[in-house]
Amino acid sequence: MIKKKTEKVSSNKEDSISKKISVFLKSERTHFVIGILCVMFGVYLFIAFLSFFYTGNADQSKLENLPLSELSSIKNEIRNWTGAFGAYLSDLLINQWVGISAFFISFFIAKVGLKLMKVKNFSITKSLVYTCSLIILGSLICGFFFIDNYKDSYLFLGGYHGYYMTLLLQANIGWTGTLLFILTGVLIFLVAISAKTVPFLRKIFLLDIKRKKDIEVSESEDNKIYQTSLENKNLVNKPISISEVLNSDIEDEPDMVESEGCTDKTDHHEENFFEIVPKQEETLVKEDTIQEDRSGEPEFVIEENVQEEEEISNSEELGEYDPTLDLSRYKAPSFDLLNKYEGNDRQIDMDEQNANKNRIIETLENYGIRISSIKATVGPTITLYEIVPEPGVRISKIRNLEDDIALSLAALGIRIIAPIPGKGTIGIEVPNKDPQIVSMYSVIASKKFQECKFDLPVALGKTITNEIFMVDLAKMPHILVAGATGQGKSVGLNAIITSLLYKKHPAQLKFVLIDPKKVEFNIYANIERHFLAKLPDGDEAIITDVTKVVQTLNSITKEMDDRYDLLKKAHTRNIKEYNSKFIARRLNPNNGHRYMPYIVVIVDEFGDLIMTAGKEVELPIARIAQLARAVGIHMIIATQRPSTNIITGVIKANFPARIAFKVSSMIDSRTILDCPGANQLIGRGDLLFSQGSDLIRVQSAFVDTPEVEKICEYIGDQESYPTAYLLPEYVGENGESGLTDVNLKDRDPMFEEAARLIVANQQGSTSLIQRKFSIGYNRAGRIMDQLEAAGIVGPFEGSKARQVLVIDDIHLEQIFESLK
Ligand SMILES: Nc1ncnc2c1ncn2[C@@H]1O[C@H](COP(=O)(O)OP(=O)(O)OP(=O)(O)O)[C@@H](O)[C@H]1O
Repeated sequence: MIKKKTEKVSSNKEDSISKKISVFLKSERTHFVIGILCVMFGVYLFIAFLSFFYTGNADQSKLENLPLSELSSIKNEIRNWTGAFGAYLSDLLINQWVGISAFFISFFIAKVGLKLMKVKNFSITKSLVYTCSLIILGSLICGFFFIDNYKDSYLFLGGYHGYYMTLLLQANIGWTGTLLFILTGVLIFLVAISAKTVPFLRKIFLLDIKRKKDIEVSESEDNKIYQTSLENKNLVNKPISISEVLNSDIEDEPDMVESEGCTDKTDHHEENFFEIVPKQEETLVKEDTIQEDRSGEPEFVIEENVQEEEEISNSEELGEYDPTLDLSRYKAPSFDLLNKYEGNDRQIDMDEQNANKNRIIETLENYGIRISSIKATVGPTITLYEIVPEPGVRISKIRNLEDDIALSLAALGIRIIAPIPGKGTIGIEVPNKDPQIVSMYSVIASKKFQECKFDLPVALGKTITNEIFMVDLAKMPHILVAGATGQGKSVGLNAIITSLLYKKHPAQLKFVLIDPKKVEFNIYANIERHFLAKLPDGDEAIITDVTKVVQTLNSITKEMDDRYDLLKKAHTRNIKEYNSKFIARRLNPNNGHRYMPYIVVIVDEFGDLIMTAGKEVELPIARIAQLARAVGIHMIIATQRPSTNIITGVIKANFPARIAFKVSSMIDSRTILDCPGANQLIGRGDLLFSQGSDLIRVQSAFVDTPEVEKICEYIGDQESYPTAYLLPEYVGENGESGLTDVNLKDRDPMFEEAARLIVANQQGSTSLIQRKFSIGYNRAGRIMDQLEAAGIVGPFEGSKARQVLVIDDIHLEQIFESLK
């Protein structure tokens, strides 16, 4: 017994030690320190190699045949600037191994260091492959061209590797063969590292003289060939297909439930017809059969403008502009980064279904309601019982029995839909005893998601009938998310972001992540240079500071205005038309035109923002929500407090699509959905989606933080843009205060009283005005803006109270006089 205990204690200890070690190894500071070590070692190697050119001759005889362990014995005789160890490494790597290509080793080590320090972002594997290729090729080239120097020089430029490779090749394919071999190697290497090599080589090989001449002539005659970036100048002759068609070779998974024979049409009740509709498993797509669809791009648009037609003919020569070209090797995350979650193929519990059915029928009968049929549709967490009452039964009677049915089934979260829109039945939703997790994997890998052609596909989860539920954010155009704490909001937001990350290329989509809680969106820091947008002077792309939020939102409104100007110049109505014209090279980048990625703004705790910044965030959010749809800017705002002072009329009017997780009261449900229902949900990702009058119950897909981390790491490790997408700088006419539209002639009737209160308390707080005068936050915020415009209080300072600029009543009265 004691032995067992000791074993347990020691295994616990080991566990905690290994956990500590893994935490230590994963810590950012550890990475940074290792990064510094790598950079320093790279620099050390570089200096050692450099010194080898001057001191190698003198040091060589001392190092000859000397084992590493005896290095210290000759330390005083060594002349290399980096001591005996540096001399030893230089001799080993340069002379005995790969010659002067060894310099690439020092560069690579330093580069890895910079990556660990998060100063430089690149893919280590790719860089390793390129470095190795460069070393091998470099050593071979030096060995080949300087083979004669090996006899009388202490420095072997190609190292032994270059020397012996040259001898081997020359013995087999001769001098000319070796030269051609090297040339081939160099060309293959150049093709591999840059997409520009192919057109460049084509030009050199003179395969396309005529076309080149034509282009030069047309360039000089009429400077109308629009090239989208300097880099793309070499893209002549390279029409780029921007859409990859999904492979039709998709395997359907067998319908699990049907094969298990779970359909039960037996009727245990004399008169009622009971049918169970089995869950329909979504077809999953095998990953290797899919090529990601990066297109989302619209087709060719015909314009009447004559000049434009002329431009099209030029564009044909240049090929279409490919926005993804800068990161042409970007690969969307693979499915295996997502967890599959066991137990999702469980069979339907027939006992539970029959028991529920009988209890529903009994309860209804107790109240004198007879039904003619009952059908059950089993979903992942909820079963929908659809009943058809006998003629003459009033629907309102059934509706009022919600609590009684809940009592008889001893279940929470019963919801009655009477009648189900579009069907002549009444629905009773009953939570399953054993709810299943809808894994993000099952949603992302589904055929429906993979084949979907939405511009901004958002997979929310599965409906009650087990169908994948997807929406196009581009059509929504903005979503309001609410739910009490711990009911699945954050997971839901992660599912939305994840589905977009799986479908879009970094060139096509940028996120603005606003996270006043400071903890939710940290996991996305890794993808800053791929998918995030930020202010030009913003240190962090994930915005947590309220002042920065106001600036960012204003900056987005500026981006929106800029985009509208571009749309107008291009005679287009929306981002799709604009981008398609740009891709067809019918818009000149020299006139300011650019490819526009979609921007999705996600605010995690909108309630916090409204409470601290009030109108300053509400106004730009409302403006963006009203106008930004056409220019591809979409918003998702989430809150745990769906009260009317947070979800104001303005916000509600502009966010037609709503997602409600479980909320604590019917009032909250009405605030978010305009009807009850969200208060009856069962939590853990159970949600109601509403757009217009439709209300759909969905089990949100579950994606855990480690899964999101893996996805972000996968994306973050790939080649990236140099910075995050930079939003335009916003400077309000009154500095950052954004008070341009405050009209002091039209002051609030409480203006003077509020000013006196603020000066007496020497505290510029909106909530003080709110409390003392029992007015709403919006009005108090408006008064505060007027006080600022009158010079009574200072500008907004985030969560701190504003500074009061007037010290006494005399000064205050003077201000009132001047305003009259
Ligand atoms: N779709 C889901 N499927 C299964 N479980 C879920 C799902 N969504 C959430 N959960 C469970 O509920 C817990 C809380 O979810 P989440 O963190 O998203 O809540 P929240 O509403 O964001 O809370 P808060 O507002 O406090 O951040 C999760 O840790 C998870 O265990």
